[in-house]
Amino acid sequence: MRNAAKLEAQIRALLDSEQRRDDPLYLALEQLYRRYCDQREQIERLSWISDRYQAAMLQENRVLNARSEQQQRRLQKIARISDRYQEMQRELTRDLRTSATHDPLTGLPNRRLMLEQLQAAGQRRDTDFSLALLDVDHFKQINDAYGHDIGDQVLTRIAALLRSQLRSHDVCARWGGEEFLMLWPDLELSRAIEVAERIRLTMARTPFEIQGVQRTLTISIGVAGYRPDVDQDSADIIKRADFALYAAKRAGRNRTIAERSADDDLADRERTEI
Ligand SMILES: Nc1nc2c(ncn2[C@@H]2O[C@H](COP(=O)(O)OP(=O)(O)OP(=O)(O)O)[C@@H](O)[C@H]2O)c(=O)[nH]1
Repeated sequence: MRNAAKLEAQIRALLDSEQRRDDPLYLALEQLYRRYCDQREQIERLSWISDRYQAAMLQENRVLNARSEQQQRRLQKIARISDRYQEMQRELTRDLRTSATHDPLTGLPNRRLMLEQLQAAGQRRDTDFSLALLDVDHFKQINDAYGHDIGDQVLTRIAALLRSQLRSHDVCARWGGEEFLMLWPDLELSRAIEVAERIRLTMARTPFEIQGVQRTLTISIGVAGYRPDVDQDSADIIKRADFALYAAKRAGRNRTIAERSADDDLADRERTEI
């Protein structure tokens, strides 16, 4: 580059020199030099244009990259929002299902869920299962003595105690006011009576502190076992547990009474007929 500049300076000096004007090669050299200057100018212009073009391309690339990054950030944000939305939907569905199937006071399954479970148990006709209907004795006295709110708290504690007596696959539902229904899968009637008795005794021996006073409560229980031969639907076995509970109340409360079997009824009738 330095050589080219030196050569150019020499040529200019030659062309500027007055003595060389008459030289036969002067004109040719001058034309050659002018042509060289034009070409150099063209090359400079071309490289300027190329530089500008490259700079513009670079800038455009930067803008495109920035836009693409922004777009990616937006998409990630939308994906996060959509994930959160879906999670909320799932939670909402779970909450809706829970509130439709559980009792808000005690958190126990409600009547509807119990009926679903009973239907499922009935459909598996090969299994032995039993039911127990439990009713708190003289619960009205608690409400009358301490008010409805304390009554609610006592019901919640009773529910917790009942739940603590269950195996993981048993179900205890709040059946109505102070009435609970237990479903014991794979438990035939004789074993169910033993379990019901254990629960009844646990309740009778567990004091509840109500406004600083230790009080025990008792429950009456009616137990019934599934009879695949006669039970058309869940209403049949519930009805038998209900009759048994009624009998337990009539017999003085704080006791477990099992349903009467068809054989018992027959024996009774025969006794009456004699
Ligand atoms: N605090 C409260 N009380 C309730 C609830 N549901 C029902 N009860 C009360 O439970 C009581 C049931 O009274 P009764 O049907 O006369 O029966 P009981 O006093 O338990 O007597 P027996 O069942 O015959 O032993 C009533 O006072 C109802 O108000 C509830 O969700 N909260």
